[in-house]
Amino acid sequence: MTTETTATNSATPTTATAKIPAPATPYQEDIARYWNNEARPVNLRLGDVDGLYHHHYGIGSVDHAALGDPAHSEYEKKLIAELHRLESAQAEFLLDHLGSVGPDDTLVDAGCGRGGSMIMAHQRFGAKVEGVTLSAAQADFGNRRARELRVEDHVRSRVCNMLDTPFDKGSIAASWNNESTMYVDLHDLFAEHSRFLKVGGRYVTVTGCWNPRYGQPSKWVSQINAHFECNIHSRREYLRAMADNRLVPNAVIDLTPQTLPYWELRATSSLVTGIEEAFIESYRDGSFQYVLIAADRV
Ligand SMILES: C[S@@+](CC[C@H](N)C(=O)[O-])C[C@H]1O[C@@H](n2cnc3c(N)ncnc32)[C@H](O)[C@@H]1O
Ligand SMILES: CC(C)=CCC/C(C)=C/COP(=O)(O)OP(=O)(O)O
Ligand SMILES: [Mg+2]
Repeated sequence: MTTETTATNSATPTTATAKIPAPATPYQEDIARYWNNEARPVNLRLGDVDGLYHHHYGIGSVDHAALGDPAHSEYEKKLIAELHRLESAQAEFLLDHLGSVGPDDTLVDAGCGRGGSMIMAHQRFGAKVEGVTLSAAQADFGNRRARELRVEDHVRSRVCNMLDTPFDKGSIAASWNNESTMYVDLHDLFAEHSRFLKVGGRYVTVTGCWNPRYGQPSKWVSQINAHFECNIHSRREYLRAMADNRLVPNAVIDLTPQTLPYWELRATSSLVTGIEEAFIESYRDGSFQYVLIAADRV
């Protein structure tokens, strides 16, 4: 496989020979390794449905009529399509909160995974979309999909630490983290978004956070952290770190009731990974919440 991963800190990386930057910390090296080796069927088989590969979860009601009879030979295929539809609905909901974006704008996907959300954003707004991930395998995958769709001039992934990006100060119209904030310190993260966003620009995250109302992270939250080698933050921490970095929330939406049907359906599928119980139980006992936070850069 040839690689056109734009793996450099330059603002205009284009060559296959570009060097992949060294991870900033041993932890980031672990996370890069994790995602370089990831190939779970629950992600690849869903992405194969229409070529949009996601590493986030779904929202919305399950269409039981579309699923049909569980005894039918086509049921598993329909179930996979349904899980994928709910994951794409989640990305659409995130994009709904980016504000007014036009074709001349540049967007940043921080922690872009295999790039499904980036392609959706370009298709919706016509904008240029820059993605950063720690994983060279993911960046290669995303750039290959962009080439296949002939949008490589507008959709580009690179290996880069989201806490230290090459984007110029005030150059970005809108940016987001889709289930990628639990790998970084939130103050460092929001300082970086705040630096490259234009004043009046928009930041959006969809994330899982522990609920301060519960007290401390529950055993389920600890299990999710161990499963993904991540560090889930509390809802309170998000709002405090945004306030400290000129990001003023204009929407905080609790998506927990909307994501539970996805998990309940996924738990019945052949693609289970073993983490379904932790998500379902923590959402049900109130210790964990799935939220969207949109904020204005002021
Ligand atoms: C759960 S995946 C989410 C992928 C994508 N946002 C999506 O919705 O499909 C987490 C992503 O965060 C990225 N990530 C974690 N820490 C990062 C960092 N410090 N800099 C850049 N990317 C990071 C990983 O490489 C991975 O692509
Ligand atoms: C909401 C929280 C806490 C998310 C943690 C980050 C994460 C691993 C998201 C999903 O990735 P994935 O799509 O690769 O996971 P899976 O294989 O479980 O579908
Ligand atoms: Mg997944």
